[in-house]
Amino acid sequence: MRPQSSQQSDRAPEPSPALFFETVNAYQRTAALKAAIELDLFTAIGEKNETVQELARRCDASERGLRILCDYLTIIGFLTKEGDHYALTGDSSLFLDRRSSAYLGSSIEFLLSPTHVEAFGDLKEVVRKGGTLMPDGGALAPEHPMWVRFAQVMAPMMALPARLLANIVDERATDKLRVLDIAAGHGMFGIALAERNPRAKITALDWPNVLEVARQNAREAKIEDRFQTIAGSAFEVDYGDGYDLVLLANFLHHFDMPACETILRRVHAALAEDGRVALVEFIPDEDRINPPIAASFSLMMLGTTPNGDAYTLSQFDEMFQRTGFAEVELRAMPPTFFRALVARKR
Ligand SMILES: C[S@@+](CC[C@H](N)C(=O)[O-])C[C@H]1O[C@@H](n2cnc3c(N)ncnc32)[C@H](O)[C@@H]1O
Repeated sequence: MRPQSSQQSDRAPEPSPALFFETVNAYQRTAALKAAIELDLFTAIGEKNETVQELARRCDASERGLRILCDYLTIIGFLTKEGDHYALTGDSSLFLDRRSSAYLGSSIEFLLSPTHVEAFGDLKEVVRKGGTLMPDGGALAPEHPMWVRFAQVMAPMMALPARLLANIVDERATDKLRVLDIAAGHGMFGIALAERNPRAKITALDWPNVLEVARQNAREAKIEDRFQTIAGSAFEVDYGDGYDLVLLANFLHHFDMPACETILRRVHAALAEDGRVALVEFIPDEDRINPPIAASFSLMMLGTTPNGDAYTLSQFDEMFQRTGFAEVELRAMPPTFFRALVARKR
């Protein structure tokens, strides 16, 4: 007879209601993180206010409330606790202490905006319909104000992916580079290229209200003399031609495959003969369930767009083939959850 412990490990785990309980209450997890960001709790702990009493003073909140919030944040992994002292984890220190240059706290103004949260208010009906219940195409309505907010508050989250992409597509950073950044938003992807390479010239395309934010970022990065804009829909405006590089960062996932191909055909025509297109996307594996963050992004598109999706590499390959591109290269972008796809015109 085998020992008890090995018999146990061969068996399927005992059924448990834990996942149900945790998932049903997951809105509290969101609420706890939001409250901590709004109370500036992570900054307060980073400043060495480590006990409930110190934090209550610094955050202008009750001791009872802070004790329960800090314990909860410790349980879910945002803090550590030693005796009655709390401390930041490495991630919290980098991303949630307001004094960090990689601070992500302001992104909740987009990610938890009423527009976004309400899009998931009746997911059953969204699933029945197969697309967003938001009016006028949801996030795709022309000049939707949510994109101005996105451009204002998501730039810090995109600064690292933007630098990583610049390394991938312009390693030497010395060659002449005419870049079209489609759906530029905050403009960080084009700006990162221009900051590295003094011979890079950027044309950012987006809705006019969003481009105001991108122009401001270009001014702050001191590259405004190499930064132009094209205002309007990427399906309608004239892109111009002769670009060495076209960027499509976090744009194609909003559309169905035929619409993506319309954009890719327009991009193909706008590129110089040896030009390339670079996509930054959530790209799940072929099983569509891994890696979890990229694969879960399909649900975001279900709730907020009529037909958007997180496309797999084979789906992108198909789209590139049908629109005349060659030599598609997939690149990981660690430590971010994005992947880059670079395809040549010929
Ligand atoms: C998710 S953001 C991506 C911004 C940036 N490229 C990034 O990766 O962070 C999507 C952008 O697409 C823009 N957009 C949506 N529909 C568009 C259209 N038809 N033409 C041009 N831009 C559009 C939005 O204004 C927004 O800036």
